[in-house]
Amino acid sequence: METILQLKNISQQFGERKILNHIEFDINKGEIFGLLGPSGAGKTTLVKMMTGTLVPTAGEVFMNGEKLPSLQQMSQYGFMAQSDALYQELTASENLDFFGSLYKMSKTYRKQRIQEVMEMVDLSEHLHQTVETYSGGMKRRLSLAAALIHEPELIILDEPTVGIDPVLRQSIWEELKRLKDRGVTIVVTTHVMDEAEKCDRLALLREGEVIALDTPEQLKETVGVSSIEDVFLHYGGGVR
Ligand SMILES: Nc1ncnc2c1ncn2[C@@H]1O[C@H](COP(=O)(O)OP(=O)(O)OP(=O)(O)O)[C@@H](O)[C@H]1O
Repeated sequence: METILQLKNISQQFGERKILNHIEFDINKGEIFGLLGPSGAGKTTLVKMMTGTLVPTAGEVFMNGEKLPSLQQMSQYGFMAQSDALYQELTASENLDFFGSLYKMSKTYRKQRIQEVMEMVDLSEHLHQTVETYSGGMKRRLSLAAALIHEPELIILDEPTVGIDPVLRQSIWEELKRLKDRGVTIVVTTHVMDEAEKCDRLALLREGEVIALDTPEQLKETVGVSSIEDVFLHYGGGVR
């Protein structure tokens, strides 16, 4: 199996405080990889290192065999942060056009992709509306569209469905599955159990350590329980 991301013995500390300890795993091309853990476990810190925006105190991250941070590799992924980085006073179309220009996409290609990604997230009818008139859920979906504008081979989503109702959450997951079917690799952080179940593989993170990593089915089978929540409890930690 081909790997897209390799985390080699990653540790991170801020001052004296150790946030992540000796994290080591690979992410395969075309999989949906979940990072599940309670608030403060280090999920956001870890995904920042996967994108090269934060350099680990120790260890190395490689994307497509190239050590991060790398400008070349940084144009290959899309990142959706926890809070939406959208310009409120601009329309959805203007926002996406701006993000597209950051990736140096041509005007014609931007125009085409804006139509495509807005369709994907079911916002085509609201293309020319300013973002300030959007609901919270619409903003999240527009952020997802922005992360996808340049057709990245890897997308990293930090709690993409926080504050989103179950129906929309479902539609975002359907979109993620469609992307996966097209060969896109997806890394997603969550603390929602039913989302964790939808991942191909899952790393359980607690206090800066990976306490287990496998497919959801295998994690449950190994421990002999029927839910991921119980797997977490088995390893000595709740999820909230
Ligand atoms: N720049 C920083 N300086 C100092 N401490 C930090 C910094 N960034 C994160 N931390 C600490 O690192 C720990 C892990 O934070 P992180 O945001 O990675 O957790 P998380 O699992 O993503 O949590 P959440 O689900 O709440 O976002 C927290 O205790 C946080 O306070």
